[in-house]
Amino acid sequence: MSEKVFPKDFMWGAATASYQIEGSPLVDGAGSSIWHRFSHTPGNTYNGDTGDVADDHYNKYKEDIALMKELGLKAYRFSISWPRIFPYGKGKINEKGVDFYNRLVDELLKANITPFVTLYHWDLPAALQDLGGWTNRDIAYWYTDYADYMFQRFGDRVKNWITLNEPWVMAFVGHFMGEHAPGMKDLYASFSAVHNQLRAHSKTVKTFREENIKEGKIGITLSNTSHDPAADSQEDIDAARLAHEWSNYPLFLNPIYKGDYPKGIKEHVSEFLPHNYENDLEEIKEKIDFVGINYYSGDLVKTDTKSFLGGKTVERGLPKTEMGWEIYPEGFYKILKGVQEEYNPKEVYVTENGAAFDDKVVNQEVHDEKRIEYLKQHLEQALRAIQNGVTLKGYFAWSLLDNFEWAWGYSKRFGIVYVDYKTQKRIIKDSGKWYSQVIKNNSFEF
Ligand SMILES: N=[N+]=NCCCCNC(=O)[C@@H]1[C@H]2[C@H](O)[C@@H](O)[C@H](O)[C@@H](CO)[C@@H]12
Repeated sequence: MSEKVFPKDFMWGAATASYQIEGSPLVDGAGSSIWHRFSHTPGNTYNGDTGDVADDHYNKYKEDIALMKELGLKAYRFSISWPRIFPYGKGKINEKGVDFYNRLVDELLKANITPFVTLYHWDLPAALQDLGGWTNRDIAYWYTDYADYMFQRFGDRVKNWITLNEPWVMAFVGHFMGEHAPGMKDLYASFSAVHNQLRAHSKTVKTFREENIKEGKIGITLSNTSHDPAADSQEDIDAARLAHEWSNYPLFLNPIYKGDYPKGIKEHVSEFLPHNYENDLEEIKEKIDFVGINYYSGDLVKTDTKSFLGGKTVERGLPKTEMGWEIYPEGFYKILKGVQEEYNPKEVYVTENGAAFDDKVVNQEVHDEKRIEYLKQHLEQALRAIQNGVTLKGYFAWSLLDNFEWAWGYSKRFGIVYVDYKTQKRIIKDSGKWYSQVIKNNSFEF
């Protein structure tokens, strides 16, 4: 393989999520979600932005799939909104919600674009939150029933399934930091959410196997930040390692592949794990077909006895994106190489990688050179990882479209396609044109 060309059949895609792009959150019988409630609660999002309209993808999905085809995408990662299917999370089924995703999947297949479906990308049915949400052990059954119904309705056409998107962010940004839905600040709730997401994930994998979906594959998508020690001291090295075990793939892959939480978690924060959590570990240890890795940035960790887990991040003067996140491509390689070395997954997909920059429209064009540079630097590291034994099979740029960036609302743009929220007009950015050439050449050098 030439040093700049990706393997044949490498799966080039782009990713989105239901609440971030669809709009119409309560249309056609859909139930409310915790993000509908959270964004409608004053003070929770920038400018009071909500997902009420977003990119109006619920109505413009055909136009957006035509854009994907124009870009030459081989695959498209999107999420299904649980409350569109089960308005109350369980029980009554909303056929109009199922119908939307039927039309979406059929249109993708018509365009010869492979669907990768995320079953849960944070928009929990609000009715289930009223029953405790991810802190209620029964959610493992509610979620598995929802997932199983999706396998039955879409398994004939959808072969690639992701159970959960970034369970760490759901658990800690949503239940400890309070910056995401459901807006809690309770560390015990956070670890309960970790544990119940793992239980839900593994029960669903077992059910997926029983459904025997022809050529079906199932995995999980995990958030990652590359944590480097601030100094070559044992205390900084230990603090960076603990941050890695807590906030990156080990927190979930250790239970899934090795049947227990990471050593550092058990040593330092086991008090926050649910009572008798050990009783569930055998069931959680369930083989998956691929690991989804999301990567955006890195940080420097310095020992600090006053901080949670004994470490705090410190500056190192790297350039940053509009999110204030370091641009650190080397960290992408470290995360990819690390997951292969620590768990040796059969397959790895980069399910999200991308950057927010201050995009401006000039004469109906968006010259986002910084995003092209970011993507190129990270693709170089992805290819380096493949050349060093990582079983990387595909890459999904985050995101196809500018969209609702959670608590940041519409103030941060990650898309390779620009969205004018006043007119809902789409403009392919220079990065989208560049990415289209990457796909055509199967290389970032052309
Ligand atoms: N380890 N660690 N973790 C903390 C780092 C979390 C960084 N934010 C993400 O990963 C979210 C992910 C999300 O899927 C998508 O829905 C968001 O739009 C993007 C952009 O924000 C990214």
